[in-house]
Amino acid sequence: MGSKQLIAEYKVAVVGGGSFGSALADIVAANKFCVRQWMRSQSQADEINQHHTNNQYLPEYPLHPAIEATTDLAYALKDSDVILVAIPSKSFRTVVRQMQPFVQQQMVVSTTKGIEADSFKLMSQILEEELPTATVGVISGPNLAKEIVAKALTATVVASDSEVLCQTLQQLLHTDYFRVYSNTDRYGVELGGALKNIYAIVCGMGSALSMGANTQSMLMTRALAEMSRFAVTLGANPLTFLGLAGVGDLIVTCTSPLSRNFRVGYAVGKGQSLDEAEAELGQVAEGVNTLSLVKVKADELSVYMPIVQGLYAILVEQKPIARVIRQLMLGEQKDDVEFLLHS
Ligand SMILES: NC(=O)C1=CN([C@@H]2O[C@H](COP(=O)(O)OP(=O)(O)OC[C@H]3O[C@@H](n4cnc5c(N)ncnc54)[C@H](OP(=O)(O)O)[C@@H]3O)[C@@H](O)[C@H]2O)C=CC1
Ligand SMILES: O=C(CO)COP(=O)(O)O
Repeated sequence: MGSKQLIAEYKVAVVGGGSFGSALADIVAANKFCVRQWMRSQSQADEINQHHTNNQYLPEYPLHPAIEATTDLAYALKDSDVILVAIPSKSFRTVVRQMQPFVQQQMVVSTTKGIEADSFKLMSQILEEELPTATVGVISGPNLAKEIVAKALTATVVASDSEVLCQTLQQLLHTDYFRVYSNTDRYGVELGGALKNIYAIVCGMGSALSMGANTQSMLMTRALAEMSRFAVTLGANPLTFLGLAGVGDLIVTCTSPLSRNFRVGYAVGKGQSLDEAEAELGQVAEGVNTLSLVKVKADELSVYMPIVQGLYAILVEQKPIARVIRQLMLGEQKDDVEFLLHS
Protein backbone atom coordinates (compact mmCIF):
# COMPACT_ATOMS: atom_id res chain seq x y z
CA MET A 1 0.00 0.00 0.00
CA GLY A 2 2.70 2.47 1.04
CA SER A 3 4.44 2.20 -2.34
CA LYS A 4 1.40 3.38 -4.28
CA GLN A 5 1.76 6.93 -5.53
CA LEU A 6 -1.75 7.52 -6.84
CA ILE A 7 -4.97 7.09 -4.96
CA ALA A 8 -6.47 6.04 -8.31
CA GLU A 9 -4.61 2.75 -7.85
CA TYR A 10 -6.16 2.05 -4.47
CA LYS A 11 -8.03 -1.19 -4.02
CA VAL A 12 -11.03 -1.28 -1.73
CA ALA A 13 -12.63 -4.22 0.05
CA VAL A 14 -16.13 -4.10 1.53
CA VAL A 15 -16.82 -6.70 4.19
CA GLY A 16 -20.56 -7.44 4.44
CA GLY A 17 -23.22 -8.12 1.84
CA GLY A 18 -26.08 -6.13 3.38
CA SER A 19 -27.70 -2.89 2.29
CA PHE A 20 -25.06 -0.46 3.50
CA GLY A 21 -22.09 -2.52 2.32
CA SER A 22 -23.64 -2.68 -1.14
CA ALA A 23 -24.47 1.05 -1.16
CA LEU A 24 -20.84 1.93 -0.36
CA ALA A 25 -19.41 -0.60 -2.83
CA ASP A 26 -21.65 0.97 -5.48
CA ILE A 27 -20.18 4.44 -4.90
CA VAL A 28 -16.58 3.22 -4.83
CA ALA A 29 -17.06 1.26 -8.07
CA ALA A 30 -18.75 4.24 -9.74
CA ASN A 31 -15.69 6.27 -8.79
CA LYS A 32 -13.63 3.75 -10.80
CA PHE A 33 -11.76 2.17 -7.91
CA CYS A 34 -11.31 -1.57 -7.85
CA VAL A 35 -13.78 -2.96 -5.27
CA ARG A 36 -14.33 -6.45 -3.98
CA GLN A 37 -17.29 -7.14 -1.72
CA TRP A 38 -17.18 -10.10 0.66
CA MET A 39 -20.29 -11.91 1.87
CA ARG A 40 -20.97 -15.37 3.21
CA SER A 41 -23.72 -16.35 0.79
CA GLN A 42 -22.54 -17.84 -2.52
CA SER A 43 -25.92 -17.34 -4.17
CA GLN A 44 -25.90 -13.68 -3.21
CA ALA A 45 -22.36 -13.26 -4.57
CA ASP A 46 -23.41 -14.96 -7.82
CA GLU A 47 -26.43 -12.65 -8.08
CA ILE A 48 -24.27 -9.54 -7.66
CA ASN A 49 -21.67 -10.75 -10.17
CA GLN A 50 -24.14 -11.96 -12.80
CA HIS A 51 -27.14 -9.65 -12.43
CA HIS A 52 -25.63 -6.69 -10.53
CA THR A 53 -28.43 -6.70 -7.98
CA ASN A 54 -28.73 -7.53 -4.26
CA ASN A 55 -32.42 -8.38 -4.10
CA GLN A 56 -32.51 -9.52 -0.50
CA TYR A 57 -31.31 -6.17 0.83
CA LEU A 58 -31.77 -3.62 -1.95
CA PRO A 59 -34.57 -4.87 -4.16
CA GLU A 60 -35.15 -2.90 -7.36
CA TYR A 61 -31.81 -1.06 -7.27
CA PRO A 62 -29.18 -1.90 -9.92
CA LEU A 63 -25.62 -2.00 -8.57
CA HIS A 64 -22.49 -0.95 -10.44
CA PRO A 65 -21.35 -3.84 -12.67
CA ALA A 66 -17.70 -3.42 -11.64
CA ILE A 67 -18.38 -4.63 -8.06
CA GLU A 68 -16.74 -8.03 -7.70
CA ALA A 69 -18.57 -10.10 -5.08
CA THR A 70 -16.84 -13.05 -3.42
CA THR A 71 -17.24 -15.46 -0.51
CA ASP A 72 -13.45 -15.84 -0.27
CA LEU A 73 -12.30 -13.45 2.46
CA ALA A 74 -8.59 -13.89 1.67
CA TYR A 75 -9.24 -12.96 -1.97
CA ALA A 76 -11.44 -9.99 -1.01
CA LEU A 77 -8.76 -8.51 1.26
CA LYS A 78 -5.74 -9.44 -0.88
CA ASP A 79 -3.79 -6.33 -1.95
CA SER A 80 -6.48 -4.07 -0.47
CA ASP A 81 -5.56 -0.59 0.73
CA VAL A 82 -8.85 0.30 2.37
CA ILE A 83 -11.36 -2.04 4.01
CA LEU A 84 -14.92 -0.95 4.86
CA VAL A 85 -16.58 -3.19 7.44
CA ALA A 86 -20.40 -3.24 7.24
CA ILE A 87 -21.35 -6.09 9.55
CA PRO A 88 -23.96 -5.76 12.34
CA SER A 89 -22.47 -5.19 15.80
CA LYS A 90 -23.51 -8.64 17.10
CA SER A 91 -21.20 -10.40 14.61
CA PHE A 92 -18.65 -7.62 14.14
CA ARG A 93 -15.84 -9.01 16.32
CA THR A 94 -16.27 -12.55 14.97
CA VAL A 95 -15.95 -11.38 11.39
CA VAL A 96 -13.04 -9.01 12.15
CA ARG A 97 -11.17 -11.94 13.76
CA GLN A 98 -11.55 -13.86 10.49
CA MET A 99 -9.94 -10.89 8.75
CA GLN A 100 -6.84 -10.91 11.00
CA PRO A 101 -4.53 -13.03 8.80
CA PHE A 102 -5.11 -10.74 5.82
CA VAL A 103 -4.76 -7.33 7.44
CA GLN A 104 -1.45 -5.57 7.94
CA GLN A 105 -1.17 -1.81 7.34
CA GLN A 106 -4.49 -1.20 5.65
CA MET A 107 -6.95 1.51 6.56
CA VAL A 108 -9.93 -0.23 8.13
CA VAL A 109 -13.16 1.70 8.54
CA SER A 110 -16.26 0.68 10.47
CA THR A 111 -19.66 1.68 9.09
CA THR A 112 -21.57 -0.05 11.88
CA LYS A 113 -23.74 1.93 14.30
CA GLY A 114 -23.81 -0.28 17.35
CA ILE A 115 -22.22 -1.14 20.69
CA GLU A 116 -20.71 -4.47 21.75
CA ALA A 117 -22.61 -6.22 24.55
CA ASP A 118 -20.63 -6.85 27.79
CA SER A 119 -17.65 -4.65 26.85
CA PHE A 120 -19.64 -1.53 25.81
CA LYS A 121 -17.01 -1.05 23.11
CA LEU A 122 -17.68 0.74 19.86
CA MET A 123 -16.76 -0.97 16.61
CA SER A 124 -13.61 1.05 15.97
CA GLN A 125 -12.33 0.02 19.40
CA ILE A 126 -12.86 -3.60 18.37
CA LEU A 127 -10.91 -2.91 15.17
CA GLU A 128 -8.03 -1.47 17.21
CA GLU A 129 -7.97 -4.50 19.49
CA GLU A 130 -8.25 -7.16 16.80
CA LEU A 131 -6.22 -5.46 14.04
CA PRO A 132 -3.46 -3.59 15.91
CA THR A 133 -1.37 -2.83 12.82
CA ALA A 134 -4.22 -1.23 10.87
CA THR A 135 -5.17 2.45 10.74
CA VAL A 136 -8.71 2.75 12.05
CA GLY A 137 -11.62 5.08 11.25
CA VAL A 138 -15.41 5.25 11.10
CA ILE A 139 -18.10 6.50 8.76
CA SER A 140 -21.37 7.77 10.18
CA GLY A 141 -24.12 10.21 9.24
CA PRO A 142 -27.63 10.46 7.78
CA ASN A 143 -27.12 7.70 5.24
CA LEU A 144 -30.14 5.54 4.44
CA ALA A 145 -28.74 2.90 2.09
CA LYS A 146 -31.79 2.87 -0.17
CA GLU A 147 -31.54 6.62 -0.72
CA ILE A 148 -27.82 6.36 -1.46
CA VAL A 149 -28.30 3.74 -4.18
CA ALA A 150 -31.11 5.91 -5.56
CA LYS A 151 -28.47 8.66 -5.74
CA ALA A 152 -30.32 11.05 -3.42
CA LEU A 153 -28.10 13.99 -2.44
CA THR A 154 -26.39 12.83 0.74
CA ALA A 155 -23.57 13.69 3.14
CA THR A 156 -21.59 11.58 5.58
CA VAL A 157 -18.78 12.02 8.11
CA VAL A 158 -15.48 10.18 8.22
CA ALA A 159 -13.72 10.29 11.58
CA SER A 160 -10.25 9.13 12.51
CA ASP A 161 -7.08 10.23 14.27
CA SER A 162 -5.43 9.78 10.87
CA GLU A 163 -5.74 12.72 8.52
CA VAL A 164 -4.53 10.49 5.69
CA LEU A 165 -7.40 8.08 6.30
CA CYS A 166 -9.94 10.93 6.30
CA GLN A 167 -8.56 12.39 3.07
CA THR A 168 -8.41 8.98 1.41
CA LEU A 169 -12.03 8.20 2.27
CA GLN A 170 -13.08 11.63 1.02
CA GLN A 171 -11.52 10.83 -2.35
CA LEU A 172 -12.85 7.28 -2.56
CA LEU A 173 -16.43 8.20 -1.75
CA HIS A 174 -16.97 11.76 -2.99
CA THR A 175 -19.38 12.02 -5.93
CA ASP A 176 -21.78 14.61 -7.27
CA TYR A 177 -24.48 13.16 -5.01
CA PHE A 178 -22.38 12.10 -1.98
CA ARG A 179 -20.31 14.48 0.17
CA VAL A 180 -17.83 13.36 2.83
CA TYR A 181 -17.02 15.68 5.74
CA SER A 182 -14.28 14.86 8.25
CA ASN A 183 -14.15 15.02 12.04
CA THR A 184 -11.42 14.20 14.55
CA ASP A 185 -13.85 13.21 17.34
CA ARG A 186 -14.06 9.57 16.30
CA TYR A 187 -15.68 8.50 19.57
CA GLY A 188 -18.41 11.15 19.40
CA VAL A 189 -19.17 10.48 15.73
CA GLU A 190 -19.43 6.76 16.34
CA LEU A 191 -21.43 7.05 19.55
CA GLY A 192 -23.89 9.46 17.90
CA GLY A 193 -24.61 6.89 15.20
CA ALA A 194 -25.27 4.17 17.76
CA LEU A 195 -27.39 6.25 20.15
CA LYS A 196 -29.77 7.79 17.62
CA ASN A 197 -31.14 4.33 16.77
CA ILE A 198 -32.83 4.23 20.18
CA TYR A 199 -34.72 7.45 19.50
CA ALA A 200 -35.68 6.32 15.99
CA ILE A 201 -37.59 3.46 17.64
CA VAL A 202 -39.35 5.97 19.92
CA CYS A 203 -40.28 8.24 16.99
CA GLY A 204 -41.54 5.25 14.97
CA MET A 205 -43.79 4.43 17.88
CA GLY A 206 -44.96 8.06 18.07
CA SER A 207 -45.79 7.98 14.37
CA ALA A 208 -47.82 4.77 14.77
CA LEU A 209 -49.76 6.47 17.56
CA SER A 210 -50.49 9.43 15.23
CA MET A 211 -48.62 11.90 17.42
CA GLY A 212 -48.30 15.32 15.84
CA ALA A 213 -45.37 17.46 14.78
CA ASN A 214 -45.11 19.13 18.21
CA THR A 215 -44.58 15.73 19.81
CA GLN A 216 -42.04 14.51 17.25
CA SER A 217 -40.13 17.77 17.57
CA MET A 218 -40.09 17.50 21.38
CA LEU A 219 -38.92 13.89 21.17
CA MET A 220 -36.07 14.60 18.76
CA THR A 221 -34.85 17.67 20.62
CA ARG A 222 -34.94 16.03 24.04
CA ALA A 223 -33.30 12.96 22.46
CA LEU A 224 -30.45 15.17 21.30
CA ALA A 225 -30.12 16.60 24.83
CA GLU A 226 -29.97 13.20 26.47
CA MET A 227 -27.70 11.53 23.94
CA SER A 228 -25.24 14.45 24.18
CA ARG A 229 -25.40 14.31 27.99
CA PHE A 230 -24.55 10.62 27.92
CA ALA A 231 -21.80 10.99 25.33
CA VAL A 232 -20.14 13.88 27.14
CA THR A 233 -20.06 11.79 30.34
CA LEU A 234 -18.17 9.18 28.32
CA GLY A 235 -15.70 11.72 26.89
CA ALA A 236 -17.18 12.83 23.55
CA ASN A 237 -17.28 16.46 22.39
CA PRO A 238 -20.86 17.87 22.66
CA LEU A 239 -20.32 19.94 19.50
CA THR A 240 -20.06 16.72 17.48
CA PHE A 241 -23.75 16.23 18.20
CA LEU A 242 -24.57 19.40 16.27
CA GLY A 243 -23.11 17.87 13.11
CA LEU A 244 -24.24 15.33 10.53
CA ALA A 245 -23.35 12.34 12.69
CA GLY A 246 -25.39 13.74 15.59
CA VAL A 247 -28.46 15.80 14.84
CA GLY A 248 -28.25 14.95 11.11
CA ASP A 249 -28.54 11.22 11.65
CA LEU A 250 -31.09 11.71 14.42
CA ILE A 251 -33.38 13.61 12.05
CA VAL A 252 -33.21 11.09 9.23
CA THR A 253 -33.80 8.00 11.33
CA CYS A 254 -36.47 9.61 13.50
CA THR A 255 -38.51 10.73 10.48
CA SER A 256 -38.03 8.17 7.72
CA PRO A 257 -39.98 4.92 7.39
CA LEU A 258 -36.92 3.66 5.47
CA SER A 259 -35.11 3.46 8.83
CA ARG A 260 -35.30 -0.06 10.19
CA ASN A 261 -35.22 1.20 13.77
CA PHE A 262 -38.13 3.55 13.02
CA ARG A 263 -40.02 0.61 11.48
CA VAL A 264 -39.54 -1.58 14.53
CA GLY A 265 -40.92 1.22 16.73
CA TYR A 266 -43.81 1.76 14.33
CA ALA A 267 -44.74 -1.94 14.40
CA VAL A 268 -44.66 -2.04 18.22
CA GLY A 269 -46.75 1.15 18.31
CA LYS A 270 -49.31 -0.63 16.13
CA GLY A 271 -49.52 -3.49 18.61
CA GLN A 272 -46.91 -6.04 17.47
CA SER A 273 -44.54 -7.61 19.99
CA LEU A 274 -40.87 -6.69 19.67
CA ASP A 275 -40.06 -10.23 18.47
CA GLU A 276 -42.73 -10.05 15.78
CA ALA A 277 -41.54 -6.62 14.68
CA GLU A 278 -37.90 -7.75 14.37
CA ALA A 279 -38.84 -10.98 12.59
CA GLU A 280 -40.94 -9.09 10.05
CA LEU A 281 -38.10 -6.64 9.42
CA GLY A 282 -35.61 -9.41 8.58
CA GLN A 283 -32.68 -6.96 8.81
CA VAL A 284 -30.71 -5.50 11.66
CA ALA A 285 -32.28 -2.81 13.91
CA GLU A 286 -29.28 -2.00 16.09
CA GLY A 287 -31.27 0.24 18.46
CA VAL A 288 -32.93 -2.72 20.19
CA ASN A 289 -29.64 -4.03 21.64
CA THR A 290 -28.22 -0.56 22.09
CA LEU A 291 -31.21 0.39 24.25
CA SER A 292 -30.51 -2.27 26.90
CA LEU A 293 -26.77 -1.56 26.93
CA VAL A 294 -27.25 2.20 27.28
CA LYS A 295 -29.94 1.79 29.97
CA VAL A 296 -27.52 -0.25 32.12
CA LYS A 297 -24.61 2.13 31.48
CA ALA A 298 -26.71 5.23 32.21
CA ASP A 299 -27.85 3.70 35.52
CA GLU A 300 -24.23 2.84 36.36
CA LEU A 301 -23.04 6.39 35.57
CA SER A 302 -26.16 8.11 36.99
CA VAL A 303 -26.85 9.88 33.68
CA TYR A 304 -30.42 11.19 33.44
CA MET A 305 -31.97 9.60 30.31
CA PRO A 306 -35.75 9.58 30.70
CA ILE A 307 -36.52 8.63 27.08
CA VAL A 308 -34.18 5.63 27.28
CA GLN A 309 -35.78 4.64 30.59
CA GLY A 310 -39.25 4.98 29.05
CA LEU A 311 -38.48 2.92 25.96
CA TYR A 312 -36.82 0.28 28.11
CA ALA A 313 -39.97 0.12 30.27
CA ILE A 314 -42.08 -0.47 27.13
CA LEU A 315 -39.87 -2.88 25.16
CA VAL A 316 -38.16 -4.85 27.91
CA GLU A 317 -40.38 -4.51 30.97
CA GLN A 318 -43.53 -4.66 28.82
CA LYS A 319 -45.17 -1.70 30.54
CA PRO A 320 -48.19 -0.19 28.73
CA ILE A 321 -47.17 2.58 26.33
CA ALA A 322 -49.84 5.01 27.61
CA ARG A 323 -48.68 4.70 31.21
CA VAL A 324 -45.02 5.28 30.30
CA ILE A 325 -45.89 8.36 28.22
CA ARG A 326 -47.88 9.78 31.15
CA GLN A 327 -44.95 9.26 33.53
CA LEU A 328 -42.57 10.92 31.08
CA MET A 329 -44.84 13.94 30.67
CA LEU A 330 -45.22 14.37 34.42
CA GLY A 331 -41.48 13.97 35.10
CA GLU A 332 -39.08 16.65 36.28
CA GLN A 333 -38.80 19.69 33.98
CA LYS A 334 -35.13 20.45 33.30
CA ASP A 335 -33.15 23.15 31.50
CA ASP A 336 -33.82 23.53 27.78
CA VAL A 337 -30.14 23.73 26.79
CA GLU A 338 -27.54 22.20 29.07
CA PHE A 339 -24.21 23.15 27.60
CA LEU A 340 -24.60 26.92 27.95
CA LEU A 341 -21.50 28.61 29.32
CA HIS A 342 -22.47 30.04 32.71
CA SER A 343 -20.37 32.94 33.94
N1 LIG B 1 -28.63 0.16 5.93
C1 LIG B 1 -28.43 1.44 6.18
O1 LIG B 1 -29.17 2.31 5.69
C2 LIG B 1 -27.29 1.82 7.03
C3 LIG B 1 -26.67 0.93 7.88
N2 LIG B 1 -25.65 1.32 8.67
C4 LIG B 1 -25.02 0.40 9.58
O2 LIG B 1 -24.35 -0.59 8.85
C5 LIG B 1 -24.28 -1.80 9.60
C6 LIG B 1 -24.49 -2.96 8.68
O3 LIG B 1 -25.79 -2.79 8.27
P1 LIG B 1 -26.47 -3.16 6.93
O4 LIG B 1 -25.61 -3.41 5.80
O5 LIG B 1 -27.48 -2.13 6.75
O6 LIG B 1 -27.11 -4.51 7.49
P2 LIG B 1 -28.02 -5.55 6.80
O7 LIG B 1 -28.92 -6.12 7.81
O8 LIG B 1 -28.59 -4.94 5.57
O9 LIG B 1 -26.96 -6.68 6.36
C7 LIG B 1 -26.13 -7.31 7.26
C8 LIG B 1 -25.04 -8.02 6.50
O10 LIG B 1 -24.11 -8.57 7.45
C9 LIG B 1 -23.95 -9.95 7.16
N3 LIG B 1 -23.63 -10.72 8.35
C10 LIG B 1 -24.25 -10.72 9.53
N4 LIG B 1 -23.63 -11.56 10.37
C11 LIG B 1 -22.59 -12.11 9.68
C12 LIG B 1 -21.58 -13.04 10.00
N5 LIG B 1 -21.48 -13.61 11.20
N6 LIG B 1 -20.69 -13.38 9.04
C13 LIG B 1 -20.76 -12.83 7.83
N7 LIG B 1 -21.70 -11.92 7.46
C14 LIG B 1 -22.59 -11.57 8.40
C15 LIG B 1 -25.29 -10.38 6.58
O11 LIG B 1 -25.11 -11.58 5.89
P3 LIG B 1 -26.34 -12.58 5.59
O12 LIG B 1 -27.20 -11.91 4.57
O13 LIG B 1 -25.65 -13.80 5.06
O14 LIG B 1 -27.05 -12.79 6.88
C16 LIG B 1 -25.56 -9.18 5.68
O15 LIG B 1 -24.82 -9.26 4.51
C17 LIG B 1 -25.36 -1.66 10.70
O16 LIG B 1 -24.78 -1.66 11.94
C18 LIG B 1 -26.02 -0.32 10.45
O17 LIG B 1 -26.20 0.41 11.65
C19 LIG B 1 -25.17 2.58 8.61
C20 LIG B 1 -25.73 3.52 7.78
C21 LIG B 1 -26.85 3.21 6.93
O1 LIG C 1 -28.22 4.70 10.18
C1 LIG C 1 -29.02 4.75 9.29
C2 LIG C 1 -29.22 5.95 8.49
O2 LIG C 1 -28.27 6.91 8.76
C3 LIG C 1 -29.86 3.58 9.00
O3 LIG C 1 -30.79 3.48 9.99
P1 LIG C 1 -31.49 2.10 10.26
O4 LIG C 1 -30.42 1.15 10.71
O5 LIG C 1 -32.51 2.41 11.29
O6 LIG C 1 -32.10 1.66 8.96
